[in-house]
Amino acid sequence: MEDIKSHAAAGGLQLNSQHIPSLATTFNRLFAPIYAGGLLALFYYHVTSLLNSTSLGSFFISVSLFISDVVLAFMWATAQSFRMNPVRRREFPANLKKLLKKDSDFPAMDVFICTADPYKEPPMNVVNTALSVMTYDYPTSKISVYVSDDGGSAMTLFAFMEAARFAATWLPFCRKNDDVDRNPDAFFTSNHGSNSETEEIKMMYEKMRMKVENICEKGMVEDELLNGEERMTFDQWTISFTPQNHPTVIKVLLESTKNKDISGEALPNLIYVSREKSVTSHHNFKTGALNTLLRVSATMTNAPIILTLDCDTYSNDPQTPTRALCYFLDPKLEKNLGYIQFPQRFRGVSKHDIYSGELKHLFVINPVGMDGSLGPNYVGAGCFFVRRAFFGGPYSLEAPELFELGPNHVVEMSIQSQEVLNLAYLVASCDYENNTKWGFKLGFKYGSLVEDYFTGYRLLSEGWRSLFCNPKRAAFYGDVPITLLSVLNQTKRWCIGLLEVSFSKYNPITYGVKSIGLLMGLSYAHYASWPFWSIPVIVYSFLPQLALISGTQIFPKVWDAWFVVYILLFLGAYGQDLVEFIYVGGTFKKWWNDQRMWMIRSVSSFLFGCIELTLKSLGINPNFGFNVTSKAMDEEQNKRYKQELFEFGVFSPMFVPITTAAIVNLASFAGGLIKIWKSDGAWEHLFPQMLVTGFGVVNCLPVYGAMTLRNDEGKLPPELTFFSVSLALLLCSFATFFL
Ligand SMILES: O=c1ccn([C@@H]2O[C@H](COP(=O)(O)OP(=O)(O)O[C@H]3O[C@H](CO)[C@@H](O)[C@H](O)[C@H]3O)[C@@H](O)[C@H]2O)c(=O)[nH]1
Ligand SMILES: [Mn+2]
Repeated sequence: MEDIKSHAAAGGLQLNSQHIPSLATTFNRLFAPIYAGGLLALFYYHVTSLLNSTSLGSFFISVSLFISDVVLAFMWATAQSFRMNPVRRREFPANLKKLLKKDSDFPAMDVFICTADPYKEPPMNVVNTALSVMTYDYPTSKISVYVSDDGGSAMTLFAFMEAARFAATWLPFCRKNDDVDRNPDAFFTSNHGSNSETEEIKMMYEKMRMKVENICEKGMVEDELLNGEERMTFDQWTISFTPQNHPTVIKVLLESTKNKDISGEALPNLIYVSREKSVTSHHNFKTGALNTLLRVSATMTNAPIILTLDCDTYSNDPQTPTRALCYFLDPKLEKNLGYIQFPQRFRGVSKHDIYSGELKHLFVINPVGMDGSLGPNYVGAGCFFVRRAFFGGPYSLEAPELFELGPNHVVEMSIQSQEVLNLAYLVASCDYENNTKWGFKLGFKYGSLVEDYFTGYRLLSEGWRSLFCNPKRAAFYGDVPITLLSVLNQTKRWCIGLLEVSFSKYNPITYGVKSIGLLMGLSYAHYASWPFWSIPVIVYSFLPQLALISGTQIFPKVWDAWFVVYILLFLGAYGQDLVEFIYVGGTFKKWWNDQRMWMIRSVSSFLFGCIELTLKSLGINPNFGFNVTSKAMDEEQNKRYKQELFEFGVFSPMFVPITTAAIVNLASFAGGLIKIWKSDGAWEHLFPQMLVTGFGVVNCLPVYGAMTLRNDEGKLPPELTFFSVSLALLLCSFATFFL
């Protein structure tokens, strides 16, 4: 890559540009100290009310409110790191074409696709993801696609065997057509006009799809579908072969130098890898899978550039790798560019995104802010790395135990040669990593269930920087979870992973600020502290309401200047959030749902995440893991999702805080109204609490609907309503005694 860089320098070609949104930045920089002033005033008020508390009850209330506001203020302060220094970028792929004239000028690229469960992640979707990158506008012989199957599923392998055959037709078709939709499913479902060739290929695709879905329904690959050689491959799936316990399976499905498409052009390399699993050795979930792919790909192609994808995140733009090259090959950028993150974007999101699956702050707004410092965090998919970044800092190479796995090794043998395969099998075995630096100094980093967050963080600490590339046309599309429970479980997993980082020696405040500077340290601290949002949200969902029920005033009176401080702080935070959300293309309704889901995640996922991690550290429940989010489509559930109905349906403890809060808020609001109606001056004292409670009620509207009005499978199970009502009654009676 270095020679191309010097070439670019000589030609003076501009490959990218950056722009600082100065108006917004100036506003944010001025607004921050003003808001901070408001916070200081609030804390002055808190301290005085703490000192003046007269009873145990009022002391308890004051302390709770104080702690909640400390957490909120801390989250606000850390979030300012995203606002001080934003950068937007553009790239010019057309100029790159002037630089890279021949196929051999392009650097090779290894694409990693992870899948883990053929039932939650239908093999056909994984295949479509692979096909979407195999058809990149990039020299085919330079692309190698590695599929990691942690589910060790014969069905997934079968699907890929079919895909390898289909690719021979699909690739030349895409080249000729030059349409940007290269995921067959996306292509055929959108309207592309049709001619006889398109129809023919569509038939081929449908045939393949049906064949694959058929075996998935049966749960096995039938013998008569296979030819002799294929049968030998599937013979490895013996009776004792389970997802948790099985030997390594590596199958080269396409080899670029040997396999040609129907027009005679080379096909990309396509390799299926299911690493060895044993119940007795820990496999580190996705992180372990990625490290296996790092090693296996090193033995076969060892490309200097790596793209990581989840099984559902398909490419939506064939120009994407060239966009990444506009940075990797730019001689003006420093040598320490470690990765380029594209935003995660999603298809099939409901009209107003009821579960806030788009997570605009995480995937779009905040990365722009971090890009002005050392760069965005890694979000697990849609990220181009330089391979070298996995082997120590930019100026200090950390050599792996085998030279062949290092970034400087050049592979000269065929990827199907016995020698290469032997090595590939060796490095994919389950105890290969014992007594090596993998996961600690080499590769993706172990120690957190959010391997993406943690790995990106560690790379920046080692001296790498990253970039955020956010072209207009989405580079990738993934699936959003479409039921409330899967959203909550996903966030719970993230929460556990984030807490693991908070409580490790890599805490972003102590270790981070030192190694990556104040702003970046605060950004990472902001995420690491997500779980603590549960504290203020739970307090504000219950305390003012319960106090209202017992008629206790906990906020300043309406006419009090302190009430104005409260209102301004609330409006300031919410208003700024709304503007940012709209600015990146959000709508008011999506934003409303986003703030609601923030609360729901906080009272449920974050709370349960904290509990689970505590239980684990006490040794009570040591075996939590990576619960894979389902990407399989249940027709009925999807219908309800599209109608924007909250999906409950099952009795899950995760729902209890939400439903209980809904009931308490409603009861309290009604109780408050009665109190105000009955006694003349009461509203002055209770109005602020009525405001909080009313806000709670409006946010809970879908819950009331699910409790009472609905009759579909996704409604709240009556047992759950009963349980929550009892719990709410209990809380209310406690409140009347103690508050
Ligand atoms: O043991 C495992 C578990 C999961 N996966 C794969 O990991 C990916 C992400 O899993 P998913 O269930 O989709 O998790 P999400 O929470 O939706 O994913 C987000 O959060 C993860 C970190 O928790 C990141 O790894 C992902 O890239 C990011 O999109 C999927 O392709 C899985 O197949 C494995 O390969 N092995
Ligand atoms: Mn996912």
